[in-house]
Amino acid sequence: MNTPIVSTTQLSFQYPNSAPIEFPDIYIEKGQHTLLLGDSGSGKTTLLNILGGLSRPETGQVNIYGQNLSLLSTSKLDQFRSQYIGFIFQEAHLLKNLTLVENIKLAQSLSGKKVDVSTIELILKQLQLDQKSNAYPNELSRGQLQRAAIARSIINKPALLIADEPTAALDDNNTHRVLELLLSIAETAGSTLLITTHDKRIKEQFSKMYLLK
Ligand SMILES: Nc1ncnc2c1ncn2[C@@H]1O[C@H](COP(=O)(O)OP(=O)(O)OP(=O)(O)O)[C@@H](O)[C@H]1O
Repeated sequence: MNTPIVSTTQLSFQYPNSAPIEFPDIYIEKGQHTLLLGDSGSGKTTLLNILGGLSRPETGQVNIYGQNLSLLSTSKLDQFRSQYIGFIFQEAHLLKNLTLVENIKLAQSLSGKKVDVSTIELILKQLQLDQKSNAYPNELSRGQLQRAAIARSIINKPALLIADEPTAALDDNNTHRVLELLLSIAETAGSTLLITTHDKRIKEQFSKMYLLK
């Protein structure tokens, strides 16, 4: 049997002075692009943060690509994350004093990999950003910034690619385009995509779905 990309058991999380949030067990195999669907406040972002090792659960266990995250020290967890997990945040979070290509080179070198300019060029071309590689973040449009965030998240070919509400505030046409782009770029990199949404329009393209209540 292949090692699952994500496998969790009995996860829960508790914010101070709040009732605990309990999550369904998640099991995702390679290539099973997955949707986390739930209303506002149901815990989607909280769960993504736990799966990505950005916060530790109150109870339960997370395994990413066979690694139990709770067994890793904070510094080992940082290293593991940069090698195996890509995040696409709603804000691009690029360093403003570096050009687009420099930002992506940095993401590559932080994961311990050698900078590989030909891979960077290929990904920028696939995302129609090749004309903008020497532009600074404040010289990019919002759509270009969103694609830049995608380029940076995928550069290390992460086993798991996580996106929190990537289609929030997009109309039907753009929702469709961004999803197609994410799915095709995940396929090319061999990454398994996990996205959250409260947008019930986008169920079709995903092979797996979890509903948070
Ligand atoms: N830092 C925090 N302190 C206390 N409670 C929090 C904190 N962050 C989130 N919560 C609460 O935890 C619950 C889950 O929040 P979360 O952001 O995970 O939901 P979500 O499903 O991602 O929502 P949305 O779709 O609106 O982004 C909510 O009730 C929220 O109010």
